[in-house]
Amino acid sequence: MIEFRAVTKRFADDTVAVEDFSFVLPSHKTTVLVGSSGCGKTTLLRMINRMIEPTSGQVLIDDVDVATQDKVELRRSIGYVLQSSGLLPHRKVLDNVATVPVLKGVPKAEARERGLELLDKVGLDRALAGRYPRQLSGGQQQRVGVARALASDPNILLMDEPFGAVDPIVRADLQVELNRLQRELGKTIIFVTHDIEEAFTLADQVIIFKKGGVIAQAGTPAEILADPADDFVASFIGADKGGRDLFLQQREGDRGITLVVDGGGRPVGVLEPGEAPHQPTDLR
Ligand SMILES: Nc1ncnc2c1ncn2[C@@H]1O[C@H](COP(=O)(O)OP(=O)(O)OP(=O)(O)O)[C@@H](O)[C@H]1O
Repeated sequence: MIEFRAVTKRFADDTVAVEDFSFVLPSHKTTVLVGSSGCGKTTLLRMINRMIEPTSGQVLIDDVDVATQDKVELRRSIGYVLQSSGLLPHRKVLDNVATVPVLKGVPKAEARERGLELLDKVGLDRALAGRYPRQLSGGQQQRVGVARALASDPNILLMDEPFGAVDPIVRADLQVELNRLQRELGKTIIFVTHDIEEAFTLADQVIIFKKGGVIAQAGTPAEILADPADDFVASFIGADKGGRDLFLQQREGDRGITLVVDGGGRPVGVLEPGEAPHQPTDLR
């Protein structure tokens, strides 16, 4: 569990990126932070692994304040995936994946063997292990980035717009793959994106931000889709443009469970008992 306690970040030029932010991010779930540019998502993410220090407040991982932990150890214990993949250009794919375990003292042969297994896990052919990053496509580079972040078997994975620079088809593939991996691994994933569709595809929990790290709404995709908190959220998720045609459907034989379905009848989520909003059917 990651807890932000009254966290504020004011940069040297007096920009307040995050103000008095408190929230708990559950373990073994994917929480997606979404919002327009400059609302403080990256700042929040980087305060978890101390790449940015809060001006005031605390960030706790399993009740331990990260400020009390050794920075280097903390960073090596948390996976981090960036939009630019962040791979070392002069190192081959397998060496990139094995870097952190080797730094942590794992024998090289063992780290490389585990690296090959990780390539399998993220859907990359082992034949690519000996290539340099520039010899891979953008989507393949991002897969290597994910493999590298998983190499030290971290409990927490921070992902900052990891699929932002690849084309929509590859992006959709990577999203499917990440969901599959997460079902298998159950990491605590914090994922930053501008893209609300991506957020709904990946998240157990979505936090939609306004500027200054202010939460516009937090909830499961189904809760947000079914009951946008205000006009800002409705506009952000496209509900105001009639872009989303969502309906509630009572599931037979399952008293209290309500499905949220789109205009084509495809389920997009489930509302737990007691969560159903007041509007009975048309949720536009
Ligand atoms: N080092 C810095 N010095 C001054 N201001 C900064 C610094 N880093 C970020 N900011 C400002 O803090 C605010 C939040 O930035 P942040 O990068 O967290 O937003 P974001 O939501 O991740 O944006 P984006 O989606 O564009 O990456 C912005 O106004 C940004 O300009």
